[in-house]
Amino acid sequence: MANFSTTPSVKGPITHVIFDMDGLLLDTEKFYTEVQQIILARYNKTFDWSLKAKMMGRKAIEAAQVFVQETGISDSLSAEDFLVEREEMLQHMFPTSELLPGASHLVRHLHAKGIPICVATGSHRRHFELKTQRHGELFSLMHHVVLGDDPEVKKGKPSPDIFLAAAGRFEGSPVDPKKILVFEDAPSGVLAAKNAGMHVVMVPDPRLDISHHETADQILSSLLEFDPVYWGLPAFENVES
Ligand SMILES: O=P(O)(O)OC[C@H](O)CO
Ligand SMILES: [Mg+2]
Repeated sequence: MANFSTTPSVKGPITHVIFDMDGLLLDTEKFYTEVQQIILARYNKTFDWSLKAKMMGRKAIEAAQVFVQETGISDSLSAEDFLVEREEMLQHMFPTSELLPGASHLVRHLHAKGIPICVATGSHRRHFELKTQRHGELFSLMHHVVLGDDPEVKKGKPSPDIFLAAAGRFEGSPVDPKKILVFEDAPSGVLAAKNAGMHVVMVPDPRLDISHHETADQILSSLLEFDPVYWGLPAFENVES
């Protein structure tokens, strides 16, 4: 990871941007954490951030398999049954999803400057629609959205599938992956972006172990800290978020 404590040099130039959704644009990771804590408590186990790190960003069934196997409850609860139980609680939480700080400002800025932007999320369509119910106008600024249940996404993050599919749906000739900047919060997502040959800015939850920061090109504590100029993107015209 680069050191950003000194005067930054310009990287890029970046021409296209891909946003992760859960935990990056939307404050939805807390819902998964809460529900998984409730389910594990029934087995007298606690949910911690090392397990969270292994699950976040992945497709639902892939995360579910990690959950039941890593916690040793797979004989009592299958991955499929875990998803059914989790769903009952999540579907009431998702419509309350809120944007994370700086998300709206950054998306609107890049769109206004004509930078092609899109979303690549492990969420499947039904969850995407519940989570974005109150944010339709902002998500309409995206050129496209690639979801975890898209036929082109054979494997979830950390496989590069979703980012390669997202890159391939921009207009014009194929985009050089080195000119694409991905924003991610999850270790699996950062790896997926690097596996796709792209640059990645990580905005990790502070409870995530810092060993997960190593792979990213830049670490920010919030999207509010992002400086587009560093990546050769158009500068903000004001400092409001
Ligand atoms: O972080 P995302 O947007 O890829 O979503 C992945 C899961 O739905 C939640 O971890
Ligand atoms: Mg995420």
